[in-house]
Formats: sequence, structure tokens, C-alpha cells
Amino acid sequence: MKSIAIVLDYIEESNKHNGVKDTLRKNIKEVFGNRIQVNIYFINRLNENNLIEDDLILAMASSRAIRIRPFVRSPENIIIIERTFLKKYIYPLFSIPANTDVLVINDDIETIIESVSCLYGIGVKHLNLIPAEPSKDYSNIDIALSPSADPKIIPKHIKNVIDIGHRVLDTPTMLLIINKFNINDKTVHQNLYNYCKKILSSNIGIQKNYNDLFTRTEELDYLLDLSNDGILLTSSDGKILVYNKKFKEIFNIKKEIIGQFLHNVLEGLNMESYYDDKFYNNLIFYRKKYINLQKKNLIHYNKERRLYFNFQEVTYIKKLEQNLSKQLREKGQIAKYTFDNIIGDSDAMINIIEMSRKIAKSDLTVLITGESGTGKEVIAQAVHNASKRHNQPFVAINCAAVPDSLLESELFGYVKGSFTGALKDGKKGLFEQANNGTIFLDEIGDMPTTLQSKLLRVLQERQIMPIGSQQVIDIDVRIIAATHRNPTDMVKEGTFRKDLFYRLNVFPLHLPALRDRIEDVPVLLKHFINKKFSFSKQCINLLTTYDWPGNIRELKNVAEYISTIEEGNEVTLKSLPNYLIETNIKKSCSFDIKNEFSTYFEKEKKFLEEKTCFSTALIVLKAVEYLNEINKTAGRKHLLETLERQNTPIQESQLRKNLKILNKLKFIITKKGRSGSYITQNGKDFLRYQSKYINKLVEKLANK
Ligand SMILES: Nc1ncnc2c1ncn2[C@@H]1O[C@H](COP(=O)(O)OP(=O)(O)OP(=O)(O)O)[C@@H](O)[C@H]1O
Repeated sequence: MKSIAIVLDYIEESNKHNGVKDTLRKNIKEVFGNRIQVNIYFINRLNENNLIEDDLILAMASSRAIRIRPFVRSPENIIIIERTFLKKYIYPLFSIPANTDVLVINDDIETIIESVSCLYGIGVKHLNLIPAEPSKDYSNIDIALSPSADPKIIPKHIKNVIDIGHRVLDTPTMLLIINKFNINDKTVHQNLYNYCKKILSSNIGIQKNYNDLFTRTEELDYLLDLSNDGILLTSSDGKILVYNKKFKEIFNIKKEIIGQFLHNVLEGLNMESYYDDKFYNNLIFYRKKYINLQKKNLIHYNKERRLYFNFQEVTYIKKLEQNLSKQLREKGQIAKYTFDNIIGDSDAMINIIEMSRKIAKSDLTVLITGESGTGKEVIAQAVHNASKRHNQPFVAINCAAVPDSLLESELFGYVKGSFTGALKDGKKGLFEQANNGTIFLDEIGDMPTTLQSKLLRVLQERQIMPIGSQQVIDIDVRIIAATHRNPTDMVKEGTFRKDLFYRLNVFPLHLPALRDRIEDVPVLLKHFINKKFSFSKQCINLLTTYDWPGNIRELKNVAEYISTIEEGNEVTLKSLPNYLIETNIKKSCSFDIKNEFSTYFEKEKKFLEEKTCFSTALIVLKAVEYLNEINKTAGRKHLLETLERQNTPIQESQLRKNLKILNKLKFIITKKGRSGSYITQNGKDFLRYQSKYINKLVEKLANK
């Protein structure tokens, strides 16, 4: 414990100095509590063989400081105190009429003069303060001011003796002590603030500045304490500079921790590992509690690095979870599939689920390959939901569905005024929206090469730079990419960057086509059909020998078809869509089935040929189906863009006409407003029936 010496002038005689001694001791205790020990010395009892060893020595005046120097071990620790009066004693003086003669009485002339000058200094200027000299006659004065009110020294005729109390330590002296002992304790500042309110400082400037600073710090502390997170600021080597109440609460800390090292305060958590200049977002376990720790670096203008820590109790996060999930759901940024919703009995599927569960535990990048409809997105969602990021956003983007010109701004965002047509306030990119969560980059193989190099940088640096911005943003996002193409072939062809491929292919997952795990067909059908059905033998035969080019997505559609069409309990060939039967017959029989099925959709085909250009109608219908499948609104704008992308552009007027005709045939339903068109089962069947014709047509048009 630090100690302070107070050196008084004379030996204590008949308790003469008790007042001063007790007052100063009381002042120090009031501000510093038991943090400082006070020792009292008397000047005429000091001995050169017994030096004062205290950390700070308070002298009453400079003349006394010189006198005590030889008796002090470290004279540089001597400070000359400043004293003042308490408000409660001084305010009554203002009721004495101006220019009244008032005698100031004390033990000796030196202290009397000091008191008079101090009274003038604090603003008692309306009275004629007269220092009482022992030999003089003051019979014309009938008011006296005295701190001790010792009756012996007060002239008999004076009846009105006003007690002005002993002088107390002034603000600058208190601040000097704080400074000398490097005290940064909040309670001490709170005590000094209260103490200042009671005294009339002769140094108004210092007192006012101190009070202002204290009030501001108090307000900031108040704001910090409002937070539900534990907040902490340390120097770059972990010395605690600022903390809030919640921090102490989370870690059950009772003592003062300012100036201590964080790794000593939170023992066993290896806090030193956070002192580097990286960003962290980790879940830690401390005394039966899960706590989410975030650490950021703050660089001040003077280039000194500070570490900002934020701690959230998981119980509290849990409460936030519902709120957050609601918001994410509203934004469509939630992954609904978990491993429990993934159906599959085949060895291949069991293997994939097992692998994926392991992958979910890590934070590494995953590349999922497989034909369209094999469940790549479903797996990506399940991995996200089984990962530690499951409470954070899952943001999916189909790189093939967004025009190249827009893909960059969709992914990285832009700042305001970046380009014509940009939103007024700029736009957050999907990477930023996915921060702390997962981004699913579907059809990565369709990403233009210019963007591939930008993506590579994101993967390397974990930073993004919005279009038009000069600043990079740190992001913490898990990347899961998928493609129905063969990335190795694309790298060979030079359409996909080799370095990007290696960065993405950290965890490769290949989903086999449904035809290669045909044993999954019955369980999937059972899962998707919500009624209880039995299947005829032929039906099972057909469904398990069919190729399923559209994989599980196609099977889901067939299941939907069956649920709608079949009114009985048994699914027979009749309950299946026409195109399935056609393909199967073609597969198992050598004769051309064209004649047998030539009556299918004959009327519709004729109607189309009469009303419009047959091939255009087919292409429009196919484009509606495609946009529906990727969950994009099949409105006129998207349809025109899609047709343009596949090199089969048409005029808007043509599109409108064809949509109308397709609606008439009930191949599509176009809803009013902005929800666009939807292909009906009839439309889908018609397309399947015409599928070869369409593929040829698209190929032909694309090569024209
Ligand atoms: N194993 C599975 N269990 C249950 N449903 C599945 C499974 N796999 C896929 N599905 C269903 O099939 C549909 C298509 O799956 P998904 O969108 O994940 O395929 P994809 O491979 O990402 O397709 P694309 O390459 O066309 O984007 C989904 O709507 C999902 O309901």
C-alpha cells in the first residue's frame, strides 16, 4: 500500500493540531479510501537518523518544504499542498453586509495570513478581512472568523464568532496525488467528483475541467454499461484500459482490473493468442459458459494499436437467435435443409452424408459437383446448419442466373454514386450480407473469368472491396461452391482458373446422378408423395429403369404429378406423366414409338402453329420453366434476359404475345402484379414430349 506523510509544524500540545491533522487525514480517506496510508510527523521531532520513507510527503508551504528536506529519504517526493474551505462554512459569510470589518483569528499569524488570502482567492471579496495580531485593539469590530474557535484567543467583546472550519485539501493537490500514484480507479474519481462538489476551489479552472472530464467519462461509462455485451479495450499487449459492467458480470470478476493484463484476468483461456493483428470470431468455453468472443484491432491516429474485445454469452445469443432467424427468414437468407431432411438409402448417399457431417465441423471451403437436381444446394444448406455458423445468414446465389454485368455488384456491392442506375445509398454485396455465415455460389462454372480472379482474391485475403470504394472490408464467410459441370475439364479447356479451382476444391464432394443410386428412388418417392400409395410392378420397373436426367428435382415433380392425378391408392402406369412412358417404351422397345404417341398434344401443337411461331412458343415456355426451377421470378424482364443469354433473343412484343397464347393453352399461369409466370404440369409434359425437338432447336439457334 502507498503511504503519504503529512508534516505539521509544531509538536502537538493540548490537541492544538488535532483539527488540521484530522481534517487532512479525513480528506485523503474520503477520496482514496483505504488505498493510501497516512502518517503524521511534526517538524521539530524529525531526526536525520530516522528519515521519512513515505512515497509522498505533504508540506504545508514552500518554507516548510525547505525545512523538512534534510529529513526525507527522497526529497523529490515532497509536494506543497494547496488548501481551501468547505462551501458549507463559506456560504453563510455572504449574508454579512458588504464592507463590514471582520476579524480573522487563528493560532499564529502565518496561518491567519494564509486564511485571509485563501478567503479572498475563493471570492469572499465583499468583507474587510482583518488579520488578528495579538497586541492590537479590535474593539470596534464585532464579527470574527475562526476555524478553531478557541475561546482563549478570541477577544471577549466579540460575540459573533463564525466557524469557517479547517482548510481542506484543494482539487489540484488531490489530482497531484492521483497522478503521482498513477491511480486509475473509477471509485477514486467518483469520490473526488463528490468531494469537489463540497469545496470552494481557489483554482476554478482545474476544478471545472476535472468536473467536465469526469461527467463525460461518466456518460461514456453509462453508455458502455447499457450494452448487453461484455466490452473491453486493451493495449496491444493486453493491458486493460476500459471495460464495462457486463464484462465483469460474464466472467464473474469482483476486483478492479484496470491496468492488469487480460491473460492474467482470464486465466486458462490463452488470451495472449488474440493479441496479434488478426480479426477473431470464436466460441469459447469458460466456467460452464459458452461465450462468443470477437476481437478487432483499433488503430488510433497516433498509430497505437488497441484491441477491442466483445463477449456475448451464448444464453443471451440464444434469445437473439429467434429474432435473428426471423429477420433472416424474411430476407430469404436461411438454410432450411438439415441432414435429417436428406433422404437416401444408397451406400453412395450414406457415404456423402457422413462426409458432409465431418466437413460441417470445419470452416473450410467446399466444392460440390454433380448433375443438375442431384441435391447440391440441399447438401450446402445442411452443412451450414450443422456448422457453428448456423445462426448466421446462408446466402445463395446462382452465378448462371445473374447477368455477368450485374454479378460483380451483386457479390461485392457498391458505394453510392458508383455507376448510373446504382441505388442512391449504395448496396451491400452478398458477401457482406453473408458475413459470419455461409455463401453458396451455385453454378460457379458459369462465372466469367474476370470475376473468377476477383473471387480468388476474396478467398485469399478474406476481404472485399465494393465497386467504387477505396476501402476493403474484412469478411468472415464460409464459401461453398457448386457446379453441374466438370471443373477439371473446364480447367483443361482454360475456361476456369486453375488457381481458383485449387482454392475451392479444398473439400470436394461429388453427388452421383440418381440413375447411379437407383435404390434411392422408392424412398424418395415415398418421401415426396404425401398420400399412402402402393406401386404396381410395371410402375416400379419403369421408375427404376428410367434415366432421371433431371435427377431428384425431376423425381419430385413426378411425385407431385402422381399426388395430383391419382385418386385411388395404387400408382399404375396410367398415373405417370406421358413423357416417362414414352421414354421408357423407346428404351425397352426397338420400334419407333413416334406413331403410337403421335396423338399426344396434337391439338395444342396445331393451335400454336396457327397462332404463333411454334419454335418461339417452345423457347418461351422452356425459359419460364427454367426461371421457375431456379426460383427466379419469370417476369418479362428476366425472360428477355434469359432468352438473350441462351442466344435466342426475341422482341418484347413477341414475348407478350407468346405468354398470352401459352396461358390460353394452360401451359403457364401468369399472375397479376410482379410474381411472373408459372409453368403448369401440362406445360411441363408438353415440353418433355417436345424435348428432343427443343434441344435441337436451341442448339441450332445458338450456332446460327
Ligand atoms: N437427398 C435429398 N433428399 C430430399 N430432397 C432432395 C434431396 N436431394 C435433392 N432434393 C430435392 O431436390 C430439389 C433439387 O435439389 P437442389 O436444388 O439441391 O439440386 P442442385 O444439385 O443444387 O440443382 P442445380 O444444379 O440445378 O442447382 C430440391 O428442391 C430438394 O427438395
